[in-house]
Amino acid sequence: MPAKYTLTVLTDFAAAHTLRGYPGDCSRMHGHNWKLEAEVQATALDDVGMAVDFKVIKQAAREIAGELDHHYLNDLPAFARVNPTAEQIAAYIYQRLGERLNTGQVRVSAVTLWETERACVRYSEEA
Ligand SMILES: Nc1nc2c(c(=O)[nH]1)N=C([C@H](O)[C@H](O)COP(=O)(O)OP(=O)(O)OP(=O)(O)O)CN2
Ligand SMILES: [Zn+2]
Repeated sequence: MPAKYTLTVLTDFAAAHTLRGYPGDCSRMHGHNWKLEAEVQATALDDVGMAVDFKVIKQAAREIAGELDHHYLNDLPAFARVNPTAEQIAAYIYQRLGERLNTGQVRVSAVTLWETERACVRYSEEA
């Protein structure tokens, strides 16, 4: 079996959202301190012995999180028609991170988004 390295970087952002159509309190505007885990996989190491520099993953994750930070997510184009649930925010971040980080040997493999200290969603497109 080929070697596989899985790297995870953590970042966070604070944002507000409203869940349209939700049968409960979350249909009113409220906020969360979201915790984002960006997971990247690689099958080879570079000459320095790194799959990919953590700094590179951190920079991409922080930039994407920064675009959400201190925003009302429903106002952003990505969530104008799509409810900003944890699932759909995680999928959005996964796509954006992939655009930034995916190369021949490096792939974004999952995004885990913690909405509260007790609840998270892990989004992946792997079988
Ligand atoms: N599958 C999902 N379920 C829920 C989502 C979601 O994005 N995906 N979102 C919410 C709301 O955003 C809500 O703010 C979360 O609140 P809740 O789970 O009630 O968390 P609390 O910690 O405030 O509540 P406790 O009941 O005290 O744990 C809801 N569900
Ligand atoms: Zn919420």
